[in-house]
Amino acid sequence: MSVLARNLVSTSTLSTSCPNIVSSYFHSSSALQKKGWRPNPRRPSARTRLVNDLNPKGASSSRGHGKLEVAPRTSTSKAPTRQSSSAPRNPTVAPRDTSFTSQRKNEKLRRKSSVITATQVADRVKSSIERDFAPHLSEEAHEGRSAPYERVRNRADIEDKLVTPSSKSQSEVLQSLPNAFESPPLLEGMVSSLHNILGRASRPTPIQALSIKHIVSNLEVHIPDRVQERRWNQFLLASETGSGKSFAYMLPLLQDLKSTELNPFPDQARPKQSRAPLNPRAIILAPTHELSRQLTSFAKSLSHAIKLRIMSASRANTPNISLTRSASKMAQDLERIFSEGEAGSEMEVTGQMNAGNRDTDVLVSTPMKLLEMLRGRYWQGDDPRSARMTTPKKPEVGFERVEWVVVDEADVLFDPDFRDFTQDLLADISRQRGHPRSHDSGSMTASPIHYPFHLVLTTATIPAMLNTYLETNHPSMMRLASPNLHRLPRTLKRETVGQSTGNRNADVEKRIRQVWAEDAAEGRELSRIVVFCNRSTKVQDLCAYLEKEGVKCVEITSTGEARKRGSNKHLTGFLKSASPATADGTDVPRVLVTTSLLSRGLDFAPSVSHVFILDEPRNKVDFLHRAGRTARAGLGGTVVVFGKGGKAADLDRDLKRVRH
Ligand SMILES: Nc1ncnc2c1ncn2[C@@H]1O[C@H](COP(=O)(O)OP(=O)(O)OP(=O)(O)O)[C@@H](O)[C@H]1O
Repeated sequence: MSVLARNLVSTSTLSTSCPNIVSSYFHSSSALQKKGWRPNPRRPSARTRLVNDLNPKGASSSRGHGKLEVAPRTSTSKAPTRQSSSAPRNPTVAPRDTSFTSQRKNEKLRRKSSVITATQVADRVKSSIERDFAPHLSEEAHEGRSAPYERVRNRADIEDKLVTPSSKSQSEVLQSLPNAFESPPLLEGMVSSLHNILGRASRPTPIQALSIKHIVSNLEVHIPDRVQERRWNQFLLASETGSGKSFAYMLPLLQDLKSTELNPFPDQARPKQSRAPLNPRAIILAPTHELSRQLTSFAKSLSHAIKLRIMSASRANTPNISLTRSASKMAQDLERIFSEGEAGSEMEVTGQMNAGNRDTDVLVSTPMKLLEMLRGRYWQGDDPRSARMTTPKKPEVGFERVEWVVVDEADVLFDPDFRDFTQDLLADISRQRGHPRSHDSGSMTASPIHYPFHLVLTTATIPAMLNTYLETNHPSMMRLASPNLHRLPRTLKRETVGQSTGNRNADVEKRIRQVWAEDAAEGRELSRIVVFCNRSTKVQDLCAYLEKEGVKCVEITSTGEARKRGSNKHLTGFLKSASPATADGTDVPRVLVTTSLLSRGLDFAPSVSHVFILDEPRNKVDFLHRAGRTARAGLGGTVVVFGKGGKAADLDRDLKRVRH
C-alpha cells in the first residue's frame, strides 16, 4: 500500500477511510500540493499533455498473456442498441484481416524497437508516465519511490494479442457470436428479465456476445453419480464505457448460481461450521458504495424471475454490529435488516425475498467493507477506544461457499492504492475455501495465482500497470475485449468552451442555460448535466456560485454529508433506475457537481445528456471515464470541455483527433 494511502488509513477508522482512499486516488494532486508538492516544471504544457493523452503511441508488450478475443468491429459493435433484426448486421466497414494487420504492426514495432537506444527507451517511459499517469507520478515523486508506470496501451496493442485463427475472417468470427438473448444457453427466466429491462428487441452488445459464447456456454454442470473436480476459470471483460459490461458478467454468474442451486456439486453443501450469519456464494466488488448499490439493483432486476437473493453491504459510517452482539442476536439483526430495512442499520436492505433460512446468493460491496465485516472495523489496529476490539470474535461474513468473485472497475481495484485490500480479500476468501495462499502484493515477480472460485475482472481501460499485473499473476486469464475499447462512445459529441467572461463559473452557468434554452426550444424535457471538477474545493465553489445565480445543484464530494446516508438517494434523478416505476426525481436539481469519484462505473440516466469537464482532464483514462457518463447504451450525449482563455479552438482541434 502506498505511504499516502497508509497514512489515510491509519488516521481514521477503516470504514471512514474508504472514501478517503477513494479520494486519495482521485484527488492526489491537491493532497500533495498541501504537503508542499509542486508541479514538475518539465512536464509538457496542458494542451500538449491532452493531445498526447488522447492519442497515445508506443510499443507493445512482448510478455506472455492469456487467450484474448476481440469481437470484430462492425456496425453492431458501436454501442448497445435496441435492434429489431435478428440477423447479424452487415459491417459498415469491410472487415480487416486482423491477423495480417497485427503482423504488420508487430513488424513495424520490431523494427522500431531494434534501433532505439537505452536512453530513448528511458525517455519514452518517462514521457509516457507523464502523459497518462501524471497524478500517480506526482504521488510517486512525493513518496520518493519509483514504480513501473507506463502509458495506457492503445487499441493496437490489444489487437496484437488477438487470438483468432489466422484463417478466420472477421465475418466468420462475427457469425460465431450469439446475436440474440436466447434460451438456451441462457435460462428462460433470465431471458424474460432481460427483455423486461432492455426491451424485447434488444441484442447482446459485443462484450455480452463474447461472454455468452465463452463463459455462459462453457459453464460446468454437475453430472449426478460422477465425482467431478470443479474447474475454476478466470476472465477479463474489457470494453468501452456504457457498453453493457455489468450484464456481461451478471449473466454467467447468476445463471451458474441458479443452475448449481438446482443441481449442486457435492462441495456446495452449506458449511456447518460457519460462524458468520452471511455466507454468500458470489461476491461483486466495486470501488464505491454508490456503484455497489447500483449494481445490486441491476442484479436484482436481472434475477427477478430466477429468484436469487442479492444483497449489498454498502453503508460505511454506522456502528459495526458484530462487535457488540452475540452470534444469534447478530443473525436476528441481519434478518430484520434484510426484511424490514431498519433505519440506520449497517446493511442496506436489498434482498428481494423475505429473510428465511436461505443464505445470500450474491453480496455486492467494496473490498474495504468486506474486510471490515470479516475482521472487524479496527482490523488494522487503529481503534481509538480499545485494543480489545481490534479483532472481532464474530465475523459478519463467511466465505466458505464463495464460487464467484467479480472485480468491477478492476483497473481501480488493482491500482497500487487499492491492490493490497483487494488481494487481501481474495486471499482471505481463498483461505476460507481451503486454499491458503500467501501473496506478496508489492512484488511483480509473484507466481501465477489460481483461486478456488471463478474470477471475473471488468474494466473500460487497461492501464499498463493492470496489464503487467495480469500477465504476472494471471497469465492464463482469458481476455475478452470489445473492438471499441479505449475509444469514446460513437454517439458522444464533443465540444469545447473557451473562457469568455473571465470567470469559469460564469462560463459554466452560461452553458447550462444554453443547453436548457435549446431543450425548451425543441420542446424537450430539460437535460440533466453532470459537471466534473478536479478538487472538492472547486466543487463547493462552483455550487455556491450556481446557487447564488439561481441554478440549483447537487454537490457531491468524497467526504460530503450526502454520501454518509447509506443509500443512493443523493443521486436520485441522475442514476438510471433498474425499475422504470421508480420516481425520476423530477423535483430535484438538474445539475450535479462532483469529482472523478463518481466517474467510475455509474450508469447515469439517459436524461444526463451533457457532461461538463471543468478542469482539464488529467489523462486519457480520466477523460474517457468522465465523458463516458453520458452517451451510454447507444444514446446520444455531449461532453463539453472548458478550456483556458483563448485555447478553446486548439482544444477543439485536439479533441477532434480523439478516435471514436
Ligand atoms: N444489450 C443491451 N441493449 C441495450 N441496452 C443495454 C444492453 N446491455 C446493457 N444495456 C444498457 O446499457 C447501459 C450501460 O450498461 P453498463 O452500466 O453495464 O455499462 P458498462 O460497460 O459497465 O459501463 P462503465 O464502463 O461505464 O461501467 C445500462 O443502462 C444498460 O441497461
